[in-house]
Parts: sequence; C-alpha cells; structure tokens
Amino acid sequence: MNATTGAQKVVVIGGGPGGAEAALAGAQLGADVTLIERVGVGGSAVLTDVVPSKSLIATAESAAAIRDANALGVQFYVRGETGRPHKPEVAVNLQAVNRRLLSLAGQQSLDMKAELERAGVTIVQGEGRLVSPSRVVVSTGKKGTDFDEFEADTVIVSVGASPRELPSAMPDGKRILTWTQLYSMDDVPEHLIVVGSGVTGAEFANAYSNIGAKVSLVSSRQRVLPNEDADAAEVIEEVFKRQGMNVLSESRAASVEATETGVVVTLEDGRKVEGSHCLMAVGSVPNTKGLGLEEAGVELTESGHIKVNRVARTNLPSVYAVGDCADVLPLASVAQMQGRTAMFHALGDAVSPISLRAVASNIFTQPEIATVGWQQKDLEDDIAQGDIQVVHLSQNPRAKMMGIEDGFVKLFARKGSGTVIGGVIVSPKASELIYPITMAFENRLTVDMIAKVFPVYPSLTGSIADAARSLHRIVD
Ligand SMILES: Cc1cc2nc3c(=O)[nH]c(=O)nc-3n(C[C@H](O)[C@H](O)[C@H](O)COP(=O)(O)OP(=O)(O)OC[C@H]3O[C@@H](n4cnc5c(N)ncnc54)[C@H](O)[C@@H]3O)c2cc1C
Ligand SMILES: NC(=O)c1ccc[n+]([C@@H]2O[C@H](COP(=O)([O-])OP(=O)(O)OC[C@H]3O[C@@H](n4cnc5c(N)ncnc54)[C@H](O)[C@@H]3O)[C@@H](O)[C@H]2O)c1
Repeated sequence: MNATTGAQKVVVIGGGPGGAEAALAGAQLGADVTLIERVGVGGSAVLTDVVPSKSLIATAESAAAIRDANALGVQFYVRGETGRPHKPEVAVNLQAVNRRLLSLAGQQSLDMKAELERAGVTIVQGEGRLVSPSRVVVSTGKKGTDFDEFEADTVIVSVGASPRELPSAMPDGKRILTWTQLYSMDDVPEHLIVVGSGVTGAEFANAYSNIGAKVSLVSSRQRVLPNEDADAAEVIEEVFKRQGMNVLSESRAASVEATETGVVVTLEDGRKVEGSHCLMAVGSVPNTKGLGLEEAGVELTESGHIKVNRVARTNLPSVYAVGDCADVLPLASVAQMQGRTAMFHALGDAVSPISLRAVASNIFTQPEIATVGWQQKDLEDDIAQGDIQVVHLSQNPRAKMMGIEDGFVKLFARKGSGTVIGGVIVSPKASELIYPITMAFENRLTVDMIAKVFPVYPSLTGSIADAARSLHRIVD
C-alpha cells in the first residue's frame, strides 16, 4: 500500500502487450503501478515479433499484388532502345523495407511508453527479479551493478518468451537466424531455408517467397501448420508449392552449419539442403529462468511456463502471470486480455474468467487463415456436436472478379439449435472477415439469424451468409 495515497502497489515485470495492458488497467483503477522493462515498452511483440513480421508481410503482399496483376489485365513494361516493350523486374529493396519496419516498431514502442506515462505508470528500465512474493529487485545498471527494490501488494509477471535454440543449429545472427535477427539482412536472401512449419515458419516462408527469395521449408510433420484446420493447411501448402517453394514434408533438421558462402541443413535421414541463409522457427521458450519464481514458491510446468488459473493468478495469491510466460495461449491478444483480467482481479474489480474458445486468431500467409470457436477436429473427436458447411471462394462472385482462386468459408453450427459454434476462413484479409463469425459465436447467434443479415452484393462476406443459409434446418 502506498503510505501517502493509500493506493495498492502493483509491480509489473515485462512491458509487452500483457504487461503494458495490465499497467494501464491498474492506473485506470487508481493503483500505484511500476512497470519494469529491460529492453523497450511494447516488448517482443512490438520490437521483434508481431509488428516487424506483419510489416514485412504488408510489403510481401504488395510485391505479390504486382506479380498477380497480370491476371487482371494490368501489364507493366518499359520501352527498350529499339522501342520494343520489355517486362521490368520487380525488385524489393530489403534495406528500405527493414528500415521502415524497424522504425514503425520503434515508434510504436515510444507511443506506448508515452501512453503509460500519461496514465501515471512509473516505468523503470532494468531487469526485474522476484525476491519474495511481494518484493521485486531490479538491476538497473549494466551487468547487474545497481539495484532498486520495490515492495508490492501484487506482482504481475509478464516476461514473454524467446526463440528456442537447438544446440546443433545455433544462430550466428548472419547466416543462421532466429526471427528476431532477420531484419539485419541487407539483401533478399538468395535461398532461405526455413526450419519449422508452425505459424512462424509458414508466415516467414511465404513472405520471403513473395519478395523474391527461393525458399525451402523443412516441415517435421506430414503437412505444414499441423495444428490448424486440415483443409486450410492443405490450401496453404498447395499455394506454397505452386509458387515454387520447396516443401520438405516429414523432415526434421538434425543440424545446421554455416559455411563460407551459405548454410547446410542436414536432415535426420541424412539428406542435406544447401541455401544462403537459414531461419530457425522451432518454437519458443518462456523467459522464466533466473527470475526467482521457484524460490518464491511459484509453480511452473515442466516446460518452464508459469501455471495460472483463468484469471491469470498463480498458486501464490499476490503473484499473477500473463502472456507467453504463462501456460495459456501465446498470442498478443490473449496476453492483453490476461493483463487486464489479472489487474482487475487483483484490485477487486469484477472480472469474467478468460475463455480461450472465443479467441479469434489469424495466420498471416497469403491467403490468410482465420479461426474462431470449435473446430472440425473437435467435432470429429466428438468433443463438440455440430454440422459443417463449406463454401469455396471459387463460387463467390466478388472473389472471381478479384481473381481469388484459393480459399473457403467453413461454418460450424450446433446440431438442433443451429447456434454458430465456430468457423474457419481462408482468404485474403481473412483476419478482417472472421469478425462476424466471432460476434455470432460470442453472442450465441444462430445460422438463421446470420442468414437474415444483408451482405453487400458482391462481397466476400456473402460466402458467410451462403454458408449460414445452407445450414438452415427444418424444425420438426
Ligand atoms: C514472429 C512472430 C509473430 C507473431 N505474430 C503475432 C500476431 O500476428 N498476432 C498475435 O496475436 N500474436 C503474434 N505473435 C505472438 C506474440 O508475439 C506474443 O503472444 C506476445 O508477444 C506475448 O506478449 P507478452 O506480453 O507475453 O510478451 P513479450 O511481447 O515477449 O514481452 C515481454 C517483455 O518482457 C521483458 N522482460 C523479460 N524478462 C524481463 C525481466 N526479468 N525484467 C524486465 N523485463 C523483462 C522483455 O524484454 C519483453 O519486452 C507472434 C509471435 C512471433 C514469434
Ligand atoms: N499470426 C500469429 O498470430 C502468430 C504468428 C507467429 C506465432 N504465433 C504464436 O506463436 C505460437 C508458436 O508458433 P511457432 O511457429 O513459433 O512455434 P510452434 O512450436 O508452433 O512450431 C514450431 C514447429 O517446428 C517444428 N520443429 C521443431 N524442431 C524441428 C526440427 N529440428 N526440424 C524441423 N521442424 C522442427 C515443430 O514440430 C513445430 O511444428 C503459435 O501457436 C501462435 O500462438 C502467432
């Protein structure tokens, strides 16, 4: 408790989406909030992960739009000396691209910092560590020479995660890279080998392919994006292959070595893949080591994630954990929701426990994959009961006009009631199109209610209405 104001004292360790949102919520409720951040406000989400990757993807979309414009009758040519037209090359200036995205990231970090300061949050630059469930030490000097100590009624740990490193494929920051190191490349890599075909691997493989790199994708599973809707992943894999990507299925990388001129990836079956650069996208590890958590009595999982309940509280009443360091779902949107929920709960405000089923998520490949609610696998495994309707975008008039060939809308409706229980959209800008399905899911709307809503004609959302209409059932 702050002795002068009587406000509750809250210390937040880590200023990514989880920590920043928690700090803002605390300030809004009148708490005395101190935010400790060792690198920059916005965290990895803003500085190395979400903002740079999605900015790179915006560039990749522009490059792909130029490539695909020909199909809609747009032609680019320059006249040579003889007056005859020549097709110009589309070139991406990677230095300019990287400058732009790093500057966007830096600016967003500064904007967030200013917003927190305006709200009254005290920001301390340094590395925080728990010394008890209500005491945090911060090393503010280089190599831990200077220390500050903070008493807290509540501590919120939001320290995020870092790229997983394999001992036989250690990143050198030049040829063998993690996703945080990609933005130092001066030129579009001649041949990028991406190890790992989860969301991170798939997004970067697609983006670099679209900006002109030759790409090989080392995928340990039968298909890329193993945790996604199988039909959606199949569309993406087909698009990848059609664009010339070398997808190596059921292939695990055993080691990666840098040579004088490039990299050699040795697969577990002995095959070797040579390229100019290698991106390691083999998952993340939580930044929970050396934080004093176990010593303070906070329970961790075997993977080092902090165990939390649905309001983000750990086994210790005064300690909460939010975002990628907790054992929930590593998404920026979830980190923010947890941050807010944790702070409200700690300060005694009303909260609803977080339901992951309602989280809309998106994979920013081209086309994108957006999902919400129960999925086909849940229906097949009989965890949920529902009917499935798929409408392919090749049947959608607007998609035809726009030259969109790949993608679909898939809707799940509960048997009997017809309530929307989930959906998948594979389409350009699926991240924007999923919102009506998310609204329907959250508010328990039925397919008949959706079918009654007028979509614009012609529009991609028309396929959502079509899927809902097809799910209409006659009531006996
Ligand atoms: C390539 C990539 C793309 C992604 N794209 C998306 C996307 O499009 N949409 C989406 O929702 N999610 C996306 N994610 C996931 C998203 O980045 C994470 O879920 C999000 O960053 C989690 O936020 P956080 O607050 O938990 O942690 P972080 O953003 O990792 O922030 C944690 C902060 O804590 C600081 N910190 C750590 N230890 C200490 C300490 N001891 N003392 C002080 N500070 C400390 C770190 O410096 C860091 O700034 C992506 C992830 C990756 C890898
Ligand atoms: N658009 C987004 O919202 C977005 C983008 C990126 C990441 N994320 C979040 O981050 C989470 C993690 O995604 P991720 O892709 O970073 O990690 P992941 O753990 O989901 O995928 C890593 C993949 O690498 C494979 N792998 C591991 N070792 C390998 C080896 N030696 N050779 C070949 N493959 C190997 C694994 O089998 C796995 O499929 C996502 O679930 C998501 O929550 C979100």
